[in-house]
Formats: sequence, structure tokens, C-alpha cells
Amino acid sequence: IRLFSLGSQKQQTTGQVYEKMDDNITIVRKRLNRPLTLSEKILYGHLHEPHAQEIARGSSYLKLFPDRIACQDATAQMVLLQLLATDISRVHVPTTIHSDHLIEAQRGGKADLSRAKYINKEVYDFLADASAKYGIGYWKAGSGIMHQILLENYAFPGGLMIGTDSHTCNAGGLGMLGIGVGGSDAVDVMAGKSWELKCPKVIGIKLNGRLSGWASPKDVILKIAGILSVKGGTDSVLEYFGEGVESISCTGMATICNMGAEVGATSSVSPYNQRMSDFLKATDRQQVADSAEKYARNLQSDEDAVYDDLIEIDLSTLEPHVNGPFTPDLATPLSLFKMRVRQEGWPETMSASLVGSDTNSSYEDMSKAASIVEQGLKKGLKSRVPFLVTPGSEQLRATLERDGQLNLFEQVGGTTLATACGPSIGQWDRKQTLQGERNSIMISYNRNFSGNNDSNPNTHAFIVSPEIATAMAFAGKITFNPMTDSMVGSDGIPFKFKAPSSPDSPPNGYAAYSADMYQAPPEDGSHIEVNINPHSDRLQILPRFPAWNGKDYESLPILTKIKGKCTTDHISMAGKWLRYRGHLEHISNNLLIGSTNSDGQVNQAMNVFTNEVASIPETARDYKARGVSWVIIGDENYGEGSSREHAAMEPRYLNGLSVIAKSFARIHETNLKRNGILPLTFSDPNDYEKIDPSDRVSIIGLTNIKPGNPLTLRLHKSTNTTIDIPLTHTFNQEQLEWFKRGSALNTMTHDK
Ligand SMILES: O=C(O)C[C@@](O)(C[N+](=O)[O-])C(=O)O
Repeated sequence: IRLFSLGSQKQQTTGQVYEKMDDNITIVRKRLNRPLTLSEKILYGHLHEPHAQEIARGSSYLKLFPDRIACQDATAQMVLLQLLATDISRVHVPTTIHSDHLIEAQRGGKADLSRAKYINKEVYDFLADASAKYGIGYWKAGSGIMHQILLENYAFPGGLMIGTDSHTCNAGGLGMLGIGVGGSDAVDVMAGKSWELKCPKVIGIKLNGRLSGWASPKDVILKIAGILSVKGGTDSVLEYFGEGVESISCTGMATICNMGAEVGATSSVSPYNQRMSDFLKATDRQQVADSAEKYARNLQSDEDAVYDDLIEIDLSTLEPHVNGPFTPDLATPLSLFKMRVRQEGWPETMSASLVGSDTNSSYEDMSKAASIVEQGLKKGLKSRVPFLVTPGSEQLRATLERDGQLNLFEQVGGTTLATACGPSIGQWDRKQTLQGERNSIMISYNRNFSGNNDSNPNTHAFIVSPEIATAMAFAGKITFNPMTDSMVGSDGIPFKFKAPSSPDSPPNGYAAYSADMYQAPPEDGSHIEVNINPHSDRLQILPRFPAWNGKDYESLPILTKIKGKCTTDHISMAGKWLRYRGHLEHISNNLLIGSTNSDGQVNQAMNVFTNEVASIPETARDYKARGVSWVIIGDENYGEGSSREHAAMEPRYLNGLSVIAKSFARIHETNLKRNGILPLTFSDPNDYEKIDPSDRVSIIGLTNIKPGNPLTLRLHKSTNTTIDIPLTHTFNQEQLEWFKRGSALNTMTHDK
């Protein structure tokens, strides 16, 4: 299978990682004198200073050494632009970049891939050249989605990996702790620095019984999302255990761990077991399986481990779920979905069914979808809607082609897309839906925010398993329930779909990768020049953010007071804006264009100098041109979702200095800190109501800012009165250096 070498990436063997983990765990056990959960063993097994590290779940900051770094092409550009600003000559930790975001779904896999290679040539060349220069392995467009490639080649039980993608936690399916981060975190680790993470709490999720019928691994996490909500996992690791885990494939557990990002979890992980051993062997990693077997005690939770919270799921009674629209935690059991569709008035007619992507594109997933298709075919039926299928990697695509599943999809009118994220991050050219048209789609992806798949805010996206999405494609309506409803074959005879089944992995093994999918890093790339055209539309040398001026912030305007959900998609939309992910000036034109303000307006701001209403980016640019800094007022879970640090860099670049919110999503809060913006929280969330968008605000206490010290927000009302509001922050001492120097990057570079 593996037709590529890791090249000169000097990396520890898995056995060496396990030996180090074992030593650390022994030291920490003696200090804590209590049982450890699996995620604790992995984290403490990677501590920089196991003897001295303060360990307090939910509060202390751990200093860690990850085993790997992974980036995808939409976020890697900012990583490499930051690397170019440092004195780093070669990454200190094995790193790969995966080209999976910049391929737009339009006509089908081959055509879309060659179009993407043409459109994105400048960016792909930049990624390839900079990867070679810094000793990074580069997976080219068409090789597959980062999370599948990682699972198939690099993830291992007990490992610790950071990735510039919020779904890095997908690796939990193979027992690895994968954590989504912003690019600046990755640069720290590439430089050989230890990486800092707030010690997570641990939510135990005990799976009892075993899945049967139409219930799939996807339904486990869809149910959990409904229980925890999009912020319920914040600052926690979801840790799976129990007999039910043994009944789920390694890739099935990866699906469950992948969507832990949707409840804001720091990560998700499952214990080492035979299924993982089987998957490692099926993907040509016998040695890893042997090492894991030898250290299995460190790859599972202690029997009497204590969790901060416990959720039990009975797999035997679990039914399929449908989550959405517009938020991944709006969970409805399939049996109640038709009624809810009618109660809520959601569009009943389907406009498309999308199967695959990084969440559900394993051999098992695709084979289950194919088993439904085969039943429909036998009854002379075809998909009634566009049926788009995304294999997760080239290895999977070649295997599915060899074993016949792709041909089945095509026989019912399905289209195989490129092995890329495509519609899951808005890279979908939908000619048939006009902007604003109300419609419903069924997706086996992980995220369904407004506009996330096709930029149409009225596309109602419902997250389901691949088999449910496939069955509904034959019915052409979202109220179809394959567990209860019949279809009519072309012979006029009614029938019901039988529940799907599939092997975990291909019975005849995986097909081979073609060697030109991967560019191994050369022994020495220091001679390689990375040039950026100063007139480029897509790549721009990173401007430096100015250091703090040492004073309190006085009488700043509020750019916008946001009400309700404000994810990183609302702050820095993906889709067609991915084009500018390497150009801060250009991408800043999408700042908060998806957000709704407290007056209920989308992408509108009152300019306090001109008294004119304009778009948020235009208003911010006017303030910047006037040399005026400003703040954003946010609601709950501000910055939910993605790892894209652009959502923090853009406001900073346009002169934003602080976001004051009721609460923050973990990754985004760190991204704001790392880019010199103050993420501050209302000590009393009700104080949010005291703010009028026309107020001026001062932030008092900065000259004495210390970890744990509250700050004061002083509101200057139009009636010439002031109101003081207490604010909290979560900066520790090192992070305050980022604020004072203007950004974390500024602490790593000398003025050139
Ligand atoms: O936008 C990106 O590039 C990052 C991303 O949104 C990708 N993704 O997983 O959808 C994320 O969630 O990290």
C-alpha cells in the first residue's frame, strides 16, 4: 500500500513514544496517587516536565510535546507564511500538509480535480515548495482528506497530534488524541517549543449493548450532540468506553470522535482494542500494532478511573437521528422527524443527498450506502435527487472502484466527487439552487451551519448517516423513514429497504496508492527559495501586528454587537472565500458578513463617524483608515466551530482590539489571544444587555493585567453617563506576552 517513504522526517518510532509515555505515566501516578483515564495517560505521557507539571483538570495549563502536526491546504497557508517570518529552518516535529479544501465540486471527481490543479496552481506550488523547504511531507490535491490520510498512515493508539483543522479529533478512532488548533499553535510546535493546553476535564461516555439494524456509529454522536449541545464539550475530552465500543469499527469510532468538534470538545478518544489492531494491520502497520499490544495498559482507561461527567448510551435501543437544520446539536430521532418537519415547516422536498467527506467516507460507510443502492437498483429505481459521493482518500476511491461500489453509485445516477472536503466546507458549485431558495439536503458530513455547504443561507442541511442519506435519495423527500416506510419498485410492487451491512475493511485489502500523491521532504531544503508575487491575488507576506501601547483602551467604538450564534463561518466564511486564505488583506473583506447584530440585521454596522449604515468590513476598514480601534460584543460560544485563525487575524488586521462575549469556543479564544486580541468574558452574562451598539467603551486595568485579575468595561452612554461592568479573562503569564508583544508570532521573530 505504502508507495512513499516518509523521507527525511526524523521521527521517533511508536515504540520510543510508548517507552517515554510509560516513564511519564509512572512519574505522574506517583504524584497523583489516583487512577487515570485514557486521555490523561496520553496527555501526561507527553508532558514536557512530568515531575513538576501542575495537573488540575479544567484549570492548569499543561506543557506538552505532540508526536505529529497536520495541516490542510486552507489553513496551512497562514502556517507557512508565519514560518517564513521566523528563523526556523526545519520543522522539529513530523508534519504533513494535505490538499483537501481547495477543490470545488462542480462536475465530478476527475474534472473537478484537474480544474482545481489549474485554478490553484500558485497556491499548490507555494505549499509544495515551502513544505520541501521546511521538511514537511506534502500530500497533493487528489490524495484525499487530511483525516482519512492520517488514519490510514500516521495515527496510532496513544499518540498526541495537533492539527490546523477542528476535526483532527477524527484520529480518536484509532486511539490517538488529535486536537484542533490555530496555525500559530502549530508554528510553536514546529519550532520545537512545547505546546500549551488547558488541562481538559474528562466526560466519560459509556457505550452499552451493540448497534443493530439502521443504527450506525454516526447516530451515537448525533444523539450525544443533542445531549451536550454545541458548547457542552468545551474544555473537555469525550472518552468512550464500555462493551459497546468493541462492537464498533475503528473507522466508526473515528466518525464518532470526528464530530466531537461539534460539541466544542478539546478532543475525543476511544481505547485500544482488537479492532484497532485489525485496522493497523489492514493498513500495513503491523509493527505499530505489535508495539501497541505491548503497551496496551497505557492505551486504555484504568478500571476505576473517575470522570468529571458520565453519559451512558444504550446502543441496542439507539435509533437513527437527524440533526439540523443550521446547527449540529438540533437532534431528532428518525421516528419523530417527519412530525417535526411538518411542525417546523422545513422544506420537505430534497434537493440533494451527499454521502462521504471527512466524517463518513470509510470503506464501511461506502459499502453500507452501496448496499442500499443495490436494493434500489434491483427494484429498477434511481436516485430522485443529485446523489454526490465523496470517498475519503485516493486509497479508498481506488479500493471502492476495484470492489464495485462506485459503479453502483453511478448506475443510480450518483456522481463520485474528488477525494476532498468539497461541499462539507462550502466548495460546491450548485447551479440549480438560486441564492436564497428554500431547500433541504441530507448530508453525512459533520457541520450544517447556515450557508456552510452551498453559501445559500436557506439551504436546510440535515446531518445523518450515509445509509439514511442514501435511502432518502431514492425517496426524494426528507420525511421518508426507511425503517417504516415502503418504496414502490419500477414493477409497481411495494418494498422496504433492508438495513445495510458491511465489513469494517475491504475483504481483499486496500488498493495501492499511486506514488505521485505524496511529496516526501528532501534531506535538506534550506536552499529552496519560496517566492511570493507581491501582486498575487491569493498570497501575501504577513503584515506584523503592532505591540500593545502599554495603556488602557479608551472610548472605543463598538463595530457590532452580535446576537445569537456566531461561528467561525459567520466570522470568516469558507466556500468561495477559501481562495483568499493566504491573503489577509483580501480575506478580511468577509469579516463577520454572516453575523446577525442585536437589531437583527445581517452584515450591517452603523458607522459612528458618518452615521451611515454599511457592511461590517466596510465600516471596519473606514475605522482603520481613520486610525481608530474598535471592539466586538459577542454572545454565547463566540467563535464556535472551526480552527481557522483567519477569524481572529481579520479583526486584528482591521484594528480590532477586543471581543467581549458571554463565552468563547476554545480554539477561537486561543486564536484571538495569539493574535493580540483580548477575548474578555462578562463576569455576569446579563451585563450583555446593558450595552447599546452606539456606546463607546473603555477597557480599564490593562496596565496591571495579571492572570486571574478581573478587568473593567466602562460604557460611555450617549447620555454622558458611564456604567462599569466587570470582565474576566483566561490569560496566563506566557499568553500575556503575546498580548503585550502584539501576537505570539512577534515573540518568535526578530524585526527583520
Ligand atoms: O476552515 C478551515 O479551513 C478549517 C475548518 O473549518 C475545516 N473544516 O473542518 O471544516 C475547521 O473546522 O477547522
